[in-house]
Amino acid sequence: MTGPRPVVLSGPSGAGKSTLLKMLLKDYGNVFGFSVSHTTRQPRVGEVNGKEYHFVTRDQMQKEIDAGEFIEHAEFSGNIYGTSKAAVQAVQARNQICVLDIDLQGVKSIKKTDLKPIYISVQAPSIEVLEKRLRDRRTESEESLQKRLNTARVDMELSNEPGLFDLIIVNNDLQKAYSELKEILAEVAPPGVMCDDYPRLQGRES
Ligand SMILES: Nc1ncnc2c1ncn2[C@@H]1O[C@H](COP(=O)(O)OP(=O)(O)OP(=O)(O)O)[C@@H](O)[C@H]1O
Ligand SMILES: Nc1nc2c(ncn2[C@@H]2O[C@H](COP(=O)(O)O)[C@@H](O)[C@H]2O)c(=O)[nH]1
Repeated sequence: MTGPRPVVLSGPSGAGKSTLLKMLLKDYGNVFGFSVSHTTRQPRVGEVNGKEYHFVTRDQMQKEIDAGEFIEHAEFSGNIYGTSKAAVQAVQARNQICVLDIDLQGVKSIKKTDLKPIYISVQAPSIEVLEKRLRDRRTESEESLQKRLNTARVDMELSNEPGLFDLIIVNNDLQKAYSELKEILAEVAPPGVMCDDYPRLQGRES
């Protein structure tokens, strides 16, 4: 892989990865680009095919996996999720820094590739807070919520493994978490870009 180092955001479902990513793309959307994953899960209200995910059937996804079109894929909460080679190449073709939002299995798979990203884990302050966030988000059935919480308990334990992540952000105060994210991203972004004035100068601040 050529170009600047990609960025991997991981962490339990409900910890706040998408929220932080949305803030980043709103402020620095011409610097960073989101790697649009494939998933077999159903779209949530407001999700658009090709934007949040490429929503596909299990058959379609399995065929593409078998054809070697994915860098990594994983089964999460009863669905397949995966990063296609094309998704990463599309971002790199725009000369943007590629950001992947993937689970812990994906992190372990990416570690075996030549992508060499920065690995960031986003964690909630506690499992209780995580559960409240997931319930308040109102996207999960009780069954899916329990699966996600069980996976989250494992994720919270394993993410502390030395060397697995370059940074663990505990997302309690959202603005503080965002500042920590911007601070580490200054290491991969072009010099000066991650300054607080950049979004205003680009007319990207609301
Ligand atoms: N610091 C925070 N304080 C309070 N609520 C938060 C905070 N960060 C995110 N949230 C809320 O928590 C919920 C979960 O956040 P989000 O959807 O970003 O999580 P996620 O890690 O992307 O989850 P998933 O892996 O399922 O996509 C959202 O409703 C979001 O608005
Ligand atoms: N290994 C991968 N994990 C992925 C990918 N895209 C998303 N995810 C992870 O799935 C869960 C659930 O996401 P949700 O949108 O259903 O809430 C979350 O932890 C994501 O990080 C992927 O391409 N590969």
